[in-house]
Amino acid sequence: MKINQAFFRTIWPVVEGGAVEIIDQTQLPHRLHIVRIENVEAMVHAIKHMQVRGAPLIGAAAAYGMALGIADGALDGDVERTGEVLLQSRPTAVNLRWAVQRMQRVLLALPEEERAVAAWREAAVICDEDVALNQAIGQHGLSMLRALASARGRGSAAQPLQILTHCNAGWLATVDWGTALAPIYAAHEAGLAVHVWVDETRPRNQGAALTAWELAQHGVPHTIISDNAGGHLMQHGKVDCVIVGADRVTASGDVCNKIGTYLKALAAHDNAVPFYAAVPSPTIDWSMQDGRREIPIEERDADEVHYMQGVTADGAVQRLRITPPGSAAANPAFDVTPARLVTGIITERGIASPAALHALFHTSD
Ligand SMILES: CSC[C@H]1O[C@H](OP(=O)(O)O)[C@H](O)[C@@H]1O
Repeated sequence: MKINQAFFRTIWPVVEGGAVEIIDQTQLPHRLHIVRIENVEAMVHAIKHMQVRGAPLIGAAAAYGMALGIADGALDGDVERTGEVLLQSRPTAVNLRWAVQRMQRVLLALPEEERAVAAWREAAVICDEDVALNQAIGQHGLSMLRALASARGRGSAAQPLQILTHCNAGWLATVDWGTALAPIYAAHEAGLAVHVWVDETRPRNQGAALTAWELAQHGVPHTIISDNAGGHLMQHGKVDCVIVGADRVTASGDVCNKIGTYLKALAAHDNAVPFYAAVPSPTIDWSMQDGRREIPIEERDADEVHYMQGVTADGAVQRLRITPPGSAAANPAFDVTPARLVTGIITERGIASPAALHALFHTSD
């Protein structure tokens, strides 16, 4: 997508080879900082510390991590060990395991001398596929938004369609285009007027810091709200639908996403507001049925609750403590919305109810 009118992806191989560059998302929205990643350890650090984050982008980053690892060794054991090291970075987004296992399948089927070229090629294919999947999600989501706007008499500049989103599932969470924001970008470009309520998304503030920044760069009208405001807005008819991303969706349609998503789904259900998850197929874990019981929920550092990052009046980015020194903090990073609260799952193949998700991907030809 565009940053100051220049096209960017979130991750790209350097021209001379042997390294990748990323947008360091811990510095946004105050600073656009590009970081060069030259080895697996640096890629693990980038994923673990959320310099790159978002399920599809974590998958793409892991794929390039596997390519970087070949420089350290191309034997079967090396390929297996590199995958294990990358899998330790974050536990919840299934895209990480999906990408590592796909890269290992490709590489272990080749002679060692062919593995370096194949690894960089397959990582690039994974990135290009991600962009295409997200563009398709955007188009299917746009069809839904058009129908919703027509049913509610909205979609004009005077009466834009009101969409609430949680966390950041925009182009920054993917290689490009995003998932939950893809239909919003598609609507904006198609002239369907939308307004986005952007949950700040404590404690890392992906909404306030990343989603708002993306939407502003693209000229999409939006309003940042506290995480606790969404239910009130839904009660007062100010939200036409909710669209979120996902880090893992089970075969039954349970949706694991950023902490707080479940509470928005409860409020949406209570107010008859349609609740959608935008999900490319690498985010679907067909091996799992019960998300609440089976999906590993990442517990992140309590300091993410204790501290906030911001910019001072003179432009210095600073980290400030907002809690009393003696207080403990808990920081589960995700929660699971049960399928019964999900109206539809927007995929690259179309929109399915949770109950119809399996058939969308497994109908016999
Ligand atoms: C398009 S997946 C985005 C998904 O990932 C985010 O988590 P994190 O920022 O911790 O990587 C969040 O759950 C988003 O919905």
